[in-house]
Amino acid sequence: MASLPGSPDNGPSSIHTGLIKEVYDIPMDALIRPFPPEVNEAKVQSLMDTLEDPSMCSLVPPIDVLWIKGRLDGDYYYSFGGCHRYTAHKRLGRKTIKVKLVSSTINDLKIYLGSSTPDLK
Ligand SMILES: Nc1ncnc2c1ncn2[C@@H]1O[C@H](COP(=O)(O)OP(=O)(O)OP(=O)(O)O)[C@@H](O)[C@H]1O
Repeated sequence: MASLPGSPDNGPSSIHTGLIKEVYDIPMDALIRPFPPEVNEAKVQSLMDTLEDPSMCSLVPPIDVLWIKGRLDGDYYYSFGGCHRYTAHKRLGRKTIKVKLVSSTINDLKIYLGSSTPDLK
């Protein structure tokens, strides 16, 4: 995984990624989000305020991202949760977002997308 900018560091975790220590800054436009986020506007605004406050922004944990290798070795970064954090970053015009990468397979993706799962190359 050579092309991701940023250096690993530690931070708060979800139940899914508690054992994963590395956090990466990944470009927002590298994320594939198949489902549009449904958000509570007040929570998004609160997260935006927190992210903009240098003394508070570390309270926003990285989002979990499924990292999937395509059959021709392509890298795909699928994001399903973290809707409020993703939306807050989007509205702030952030170019990157902190993530924990969960190494995953096409079969994992099928759990989310079923027969709509694309042929990843
Ligand atoms: N001002 C804030 N408002 C809401 N959450 C905050 C704030 N500051 C830090 N956080 C942290 O950000 C995380 C938000 O996660 P939460 O599950 O509420 O939303 P999400 O995962 O971004 O969206 P969703 O659960 O809808 O997919 C929590 O860990 C919370 O503690």
